[in-house]
Amino acid sequence: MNAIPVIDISTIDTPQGRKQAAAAIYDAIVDAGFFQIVGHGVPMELIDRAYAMYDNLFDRPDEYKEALESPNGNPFRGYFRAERAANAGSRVESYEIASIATPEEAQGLGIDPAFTDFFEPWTWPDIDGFADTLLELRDRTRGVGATVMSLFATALGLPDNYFTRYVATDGSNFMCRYYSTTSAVTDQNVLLDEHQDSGMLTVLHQRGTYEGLQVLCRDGERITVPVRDDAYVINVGRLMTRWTNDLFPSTPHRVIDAPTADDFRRSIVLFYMPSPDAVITPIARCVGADGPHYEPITPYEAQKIPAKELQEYGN
Ligand SMILES: O=C(O)CCC(=O)C(=O)O
Ligand SMILES: [Fe+2]
Repeated sequence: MNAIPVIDISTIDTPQGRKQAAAAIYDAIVDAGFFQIVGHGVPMELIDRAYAMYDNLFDRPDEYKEALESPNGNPFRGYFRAERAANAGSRVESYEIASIATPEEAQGLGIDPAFTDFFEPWTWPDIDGFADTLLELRDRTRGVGATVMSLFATALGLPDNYFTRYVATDGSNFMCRYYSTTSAVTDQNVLLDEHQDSGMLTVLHQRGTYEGLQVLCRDGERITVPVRDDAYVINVGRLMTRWTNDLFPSTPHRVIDAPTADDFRRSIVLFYMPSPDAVITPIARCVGADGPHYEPITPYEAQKIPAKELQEYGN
C-alpha cells in the first residue's frame, strides 16, 4: 500500500458503475481500511458554508466557547478543547452534535429506554445560520454514509439495503475538528494520537494546506492522506470490524502538526452509527470455518470496550 485509493461513486446508479465502485471499495477496505470517494454529490457551497460557520465559532474568545461545553464534561457534545502539554501552543478544538438530542426524543423514536442515555444534549451557539447549516450538512453526510454502507453490502454479496434497518434510527455523531498547529513535524508533535475509530463508518472531509492525516499500514509504514476539497475520506471503526468478522480492519491513524506556522488544518467528520439498541452479529457471509470471532453486541455496549492494543494490529 503506497497511496490511499480515490474511488468515483458518481455512476453507481447504473448496474455496471455500482459493480465497479463496490469492487474498488472492497479491495481498498480489505487492504488498507481507508479510501477517498469523489462524485458523492454533496454541494461544495454547503461544505464551504459549514466551514465558515465553524470559523465564526472557533475564532471567538474562549469564554464564549466554554459556555458551549457539555455540562457533564462529555467530550462528544458541544464545544471541547484538548491541549497537549508536550507540544506547547497546540490545541485541538471541536464542536460536536448527534443525530438525536435527548433520551426522550430517542424513546419517541422507538429506541429501547435501557439504551436512551446514549443520547445527551448539546448547546448551540447564537450564530445566525449555524444550526441550520450544520444540520443540513449532517444530513447530507449521513446520505453519503448510507451510500457507502449500501456499497459495502453490494461488495459483500448482500442485498443493497442490508444495513438500512440498522440505521433507521441512528446513533451518529457529527463534529468539526479545528487544529491549532505549532509548525514542527516530529513524532512529539502529534496533534491527535494514533487511534482506531470505535464505530461503524467514518466519513471525513479535510480542509487545509498540508497532509496532516496519517494512516498506519499493516507493514508499519505511515502514509498521509492527500487533502482534496472534492473528496470524503472513508474508514471503518471497531464495530464494523466486528460486524465483518475482522474482514474490514479498523486501521490506526493520527494527525500530525504542520510544516510551517502558516499552515492550517480543519476537518468535518460524521461518525455514522446504527441505533444504540441494534444487535450487531458477525455477518454470516464473513464467517469462515473458524466460526464467528465475536459475540453479538449492541453499539451501546460496544462503545464501552476500550481500543485493542495498537501493537496487536495486523495479527
Ligand atoms: O481530523 C482528522 O483528520 C482526523 C479525525 C479523526 O481521526 C477522528 O476524529 O477520529
Ligand atoms: Fe479517527
